[in-house]
Amino acid sequence: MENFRIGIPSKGRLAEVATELLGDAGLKFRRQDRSLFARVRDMPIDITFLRTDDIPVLCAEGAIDMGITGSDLVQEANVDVETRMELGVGKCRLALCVPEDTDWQSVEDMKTCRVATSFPHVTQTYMKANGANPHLVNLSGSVEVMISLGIADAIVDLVETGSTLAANRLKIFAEIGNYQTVLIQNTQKRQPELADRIVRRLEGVVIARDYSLLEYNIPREKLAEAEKITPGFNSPTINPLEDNAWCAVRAMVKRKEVIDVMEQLEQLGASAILQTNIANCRL
Ligand SMILES: Nc1ncnc2c1ncn2[C@@H]1O[C@H](COP(=O)(O)OP(=O)(O)OP(=O)(O)O)[C@@H](O)[C@H]1O
Ligand SMILES: O=P(O)(O)OC[C@H]1O[C@H](OP(=O)(O)OP(=O)(O)O)[C@H](O)[C@@H]1O
Ligand SMILES: [Mg+2]
Repeated sequence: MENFRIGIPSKGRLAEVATELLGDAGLKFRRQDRSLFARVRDMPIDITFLRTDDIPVLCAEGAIDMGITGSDLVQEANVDVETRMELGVGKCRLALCVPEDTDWQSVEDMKTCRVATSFPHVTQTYMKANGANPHLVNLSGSVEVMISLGIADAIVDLVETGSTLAANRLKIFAEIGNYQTVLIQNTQKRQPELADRIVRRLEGVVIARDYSLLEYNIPREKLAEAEKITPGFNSPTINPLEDNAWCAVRAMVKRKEVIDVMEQLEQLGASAILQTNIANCRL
């Protein structure tokens, strides 16, 4: 049987992201120089290094069984693939942006304007749905400078921190969507058991990255209240302590909420509150 094929970005910001995710999930491989293939150690899987924006169409056509790319690129490619999971990284928005001092009040006002973008399909669909039919200028990058170059009145591009917009004296006029890095699969679903195994492995890593393990001691009379603060992923683990009036609690907490939760527990009377990061998990 032919090896299962996973396509990942060969360069750019998602290249390292994808390699690290797969590595943490136990899919280890070494890319030699600029080679386009690598074999995964001890598994019947080949990694193919591709352009990030080609991955959706190559997955739809069956050149690869699975791929890691941006969900913005999946939507733009407008092809039939299954999104198996969100990978929790590469989060960004796609936005219609205009000069800071614009006179426009609504998207409808932009009927006859020129919009520069590397997302023509998504832009066209969005503008049409909002009653505008602008002239599109299709580019593959550096879209933000096109207004000052005089070839566009507005742009549609990715925004993360907003610093590129600010540097070009632009502002968000309307948000089109929220995106992140995703794992996609060809709809034929070759070797479904292996595919599901890869998904489970990646889930273990993605959930582990999102959560911390919090352990603390709490007076029994406060346990019910503490459990409300840390309900855990399914439910917290409670253990007795030598002092019967106290018990020990272990629960998973969203990493970004940990500091806040620790403060709430301390106020409630908890002690020995410890945060541990999780490397991997199966829940
Ligand atoms: N500023 C950003 N913050 C977070 N994610 C982003 C950002 N820009 C792009 N992405 C995500 O990364 C994907 C790949 O981006 P892009 O095609 O621009 O490649 P790149 O890594 O920037 O390399 P290149 O130098 O070729 O532009 C995008 O489709 C999007 O999903
Ligand atoms: O809101 P920000 O944090 O400024 O991020 C947004 C910028 O990031 C991406 O560009 P990238 O860095 O990939 O450069 P590129 O134009 O070469 O793709 C995107 O195309 C925006 O220009
Ligand atoms: Mg880029």
